[in-house]
Amino acid sequence: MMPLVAIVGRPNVGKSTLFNRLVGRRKAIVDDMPGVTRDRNYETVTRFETPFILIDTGGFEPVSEDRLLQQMREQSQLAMEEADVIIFLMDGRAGLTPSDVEVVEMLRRVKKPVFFVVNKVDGEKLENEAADFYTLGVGTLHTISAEHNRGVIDLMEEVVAALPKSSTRLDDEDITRIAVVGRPNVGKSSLVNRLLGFERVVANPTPGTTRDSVDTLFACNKKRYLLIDTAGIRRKGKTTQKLEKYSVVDSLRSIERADVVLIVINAEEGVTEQDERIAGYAFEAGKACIFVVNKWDTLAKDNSTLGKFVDQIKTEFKYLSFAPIVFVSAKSGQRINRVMEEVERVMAQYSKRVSTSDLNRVFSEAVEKHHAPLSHGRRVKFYFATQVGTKPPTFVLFTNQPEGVHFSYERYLMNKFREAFDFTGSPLKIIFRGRERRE
Ligand SMILES: Nc1nc2c(ncn2[C@@H]2O[C@H](COP(=O)(O)OP(=O)(O)OP(=O)(O)O)[C@@H](O)[C@H]2O)c(=O)[nH]1
Ligand SMILES: Nc1nc2c(ncn2[C@@H]2O[C@H](COP(=O)(O)OP(=O)(O)OP(=O)(O)O)[C@@H](O)[C@H]2O)c(=O)[nH]1
Repeated sequence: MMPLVAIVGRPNVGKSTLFNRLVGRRKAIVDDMPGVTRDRNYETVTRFETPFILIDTGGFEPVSEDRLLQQMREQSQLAMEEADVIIFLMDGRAGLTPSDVEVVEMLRRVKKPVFFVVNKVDGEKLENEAADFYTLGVGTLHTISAEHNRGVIDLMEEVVAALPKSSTRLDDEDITRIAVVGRPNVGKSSLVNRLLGFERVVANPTPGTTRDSVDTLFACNKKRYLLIDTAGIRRKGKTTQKLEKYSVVDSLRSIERADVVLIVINAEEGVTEQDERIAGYAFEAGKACIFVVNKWDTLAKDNSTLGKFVDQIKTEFKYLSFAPIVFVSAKSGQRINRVMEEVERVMAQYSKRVSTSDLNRVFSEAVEKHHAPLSHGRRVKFYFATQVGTKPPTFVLFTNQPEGVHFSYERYLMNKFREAFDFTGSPLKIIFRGRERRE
């Protein structure tokens, strides 16, 4: 996998500007307003000798100086764990700030290459103004202007030289990839904003802007998550037929890359045909699914409202009967934290391994209790079970008649595994395989 470079720094120091310069695109969300880049964006940079993945860790609201510091600590922590090389960006115009000093202290202890960079040094005569920053005592200090492309290439040559030859970071088993899918207007972008923990001023992309697929990395409860194609979700003004059509294709693409799929349903509309198609696809692809019924605030509720909804979902999506259902309001924030709780729970199951001995104990008990129906007049015998994979947990069951196991029996075994090993919210996969008879 490609190595990872993270840009860290206070709001408004120019992280997005540098990010965009390196990625080679223009983005609407660079703004003078601090905190305006609220994404941690991932993008691949291929124009230097070694390709790498760049993360813009920007994006928090500086509520207060204390809160800012805390957020910067978290952001830097994430970058330190995640990245192979860190670019710590400071603002040459604003001068050295206390939070810079504190973060530098943190970064000093990191056993990874860290580049300390003063941005907004737009010309020679400003070099002197960066003098303050030398008091940090960090050794080499780079001065650049991201906006005017000054010193950026020199910096990047050193950054690229510091990259490890190969890295496995993004393969990390412990990043959970989440796709948020659903019909237009169900509240996907509102939900995404809630999950990321803030309201967002959505920039209107200028007409003709190419669509960027941007994933957003975030941390929740000490775990790391990647929200897939957040730019696509948040893209606004896609009201024309053509673009709506895109959104289904976009959803399918996001599902391909996901571990967990949040299927967002509008409480006002109930389940629609498009929801069924998308859910069917996610199920076929073996993804973990969670139903998120949004706009729960709009319903006049009585005792049976929730039950009816659950029934409808269970009926329409029989094959996904194990998938959790969460009722939320992205608008008010009601029960939004339940979404991430379910993601965490389901993901633990989705990536779980059970021991071969436990598996075989449960397997033989299940077979004892209910024998498999005859196939072509012959008994179906089972020998042995083994888990061959995760995401989804996949089991190979050895039998004398791999083609002869009835669908209902497969479901029976699956339910036994579900109960015994707490796979209550995860899809499972069973493969029947013939075994050479040893005589
Ligand atoms: N003069 C000057 N201005 C710059 C330079 N780089 C960025 N800026 C300006 O600084 C402001 C903030 O830039 P951003 O790239 O949005 O900053 P950021 O660090 O991503 O900010 P957050 O989104 O708040 O985290 C914008 O108005 C940029 O135009 C530079 O090299 N020189
Ligand atoms: N009452 C209520 N309105 C909501 C809720 N969530 C979203 N909305 C509103 O529903 C509309 C659509 O929300 P978006 O988040 O833009 O929906 P989306 O699924 O991203 O829409 P597309 O971009 O068209 O795919 C907006 O007017 C939101 O304010 C909710 O929980 N309750």
